Amino acid sequence: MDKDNDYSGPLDSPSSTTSSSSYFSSEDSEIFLDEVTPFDSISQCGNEREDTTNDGELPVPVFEDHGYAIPVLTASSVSSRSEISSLSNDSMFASAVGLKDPVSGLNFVKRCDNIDGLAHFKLTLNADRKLEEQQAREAFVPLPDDMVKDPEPARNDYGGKCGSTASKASTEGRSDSGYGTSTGPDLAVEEQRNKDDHDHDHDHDHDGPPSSPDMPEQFSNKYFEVRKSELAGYGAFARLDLTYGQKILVEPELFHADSVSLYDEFDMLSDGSKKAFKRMAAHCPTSGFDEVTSIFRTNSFNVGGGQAGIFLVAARFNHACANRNNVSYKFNDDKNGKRRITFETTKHIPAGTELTITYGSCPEELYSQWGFVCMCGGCKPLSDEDVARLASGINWN
Ligand SMILES: C[S@@+](CC[C@H](N)C(=O)[O-])C[C@H]1O[C@@H](n2cnc3c(N)ncnc32)[C@H](O)[C@@H]1O
Repeated sequence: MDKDNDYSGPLDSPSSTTSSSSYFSSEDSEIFLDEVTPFDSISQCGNEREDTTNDGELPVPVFEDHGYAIPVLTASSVSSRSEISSLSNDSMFASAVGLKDPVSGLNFVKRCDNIDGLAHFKLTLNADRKLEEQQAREAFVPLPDDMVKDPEPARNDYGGKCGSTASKASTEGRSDSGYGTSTGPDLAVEEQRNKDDHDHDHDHDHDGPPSSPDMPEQFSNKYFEVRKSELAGYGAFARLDLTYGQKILVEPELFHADSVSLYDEFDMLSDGSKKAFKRMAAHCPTSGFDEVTSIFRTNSFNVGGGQAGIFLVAARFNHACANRNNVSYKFNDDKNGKRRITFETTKHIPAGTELTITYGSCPEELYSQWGFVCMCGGCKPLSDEDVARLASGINWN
């Protein structure tokens, strides 16, 4: 794609998908199966999938990579994934954590060890739609259609090292790690509910639904808060210990646009939304880009089809390179056809840690495409010579 005509922001997207819901209906929230099973009782079943609920019994998950079906003999409920991580034998399975059945959305750890001739299994079944919906509700951010506050702009208050000129868009999408099912709430209903709650409750105690992002740069929900970052400007920080696979943010897009439609879309925003947009970061703007374009380039996510979307809270997440970032994202359409972005943790994350996503593959790309020098600490920083060399070969406009 012609980069000169590409308005996709730095936050490139995986392909847009709407994932299916879990295929079983157990009332158990998450089901932990810690079974000691003789090897010969493992049924071999090729790579076929079992997609029934076995007449009300627990489903038999199929490991696609090995084709095993795990006999489900006993199960005990746990209420959260953090309980799973606190189990004494968790370390035994640590290397296998992260496997997930892509169809059912089951999180599982397959056969992990062989003790006295017995195979040990531990499975986490993401079985409860109510729990998933509750988590999605807690992570949900309503649109700022009723913004009343007008704080002094804090944008461009950057601690980060500035590149030479404005950020540049990219067409290169990041790969989608994918992450199972999303049985999110009816967002129209949730949006109204959250808005109503927000109207009556500004205390941010997070026992209830999340606050409205009337000030995205101060947003917080149960899982994270946006605040000043030593990395650059604002960032998002874990408010509690987060486990792998935790859904932390579900946010509808404010708008999406391309180079042709950007100003029409911007003009259609409410005054409050325009103000929120204009308080966003614009890294190293130059005379070559006006304010709206510069902010759009700095903060938009590539949502495919030559379009880039603005998500006010999601845009506050800074970048970290491969070994450092701890959150992945994907896009879904809700029942009303409105795109939303969902962020999910990819690691266990201690409280207080900055939450980061990936914008690109390496510091050179980050600088060449978007004009900032990565300070994530997980990569080899660009030297002044590197920056000079890269800058000399870049036509930012
Ligand atoms: C989408 S914004 C991220 C949120 C931003 N820090 C804020 O205050 O709203 C992207 C900008 O954040 C800064 N940034 C993000 N990750 C960074 C990193 N690893 N190192 C340096 N600057 C970073 C860059 O200036 C980039 O243009």
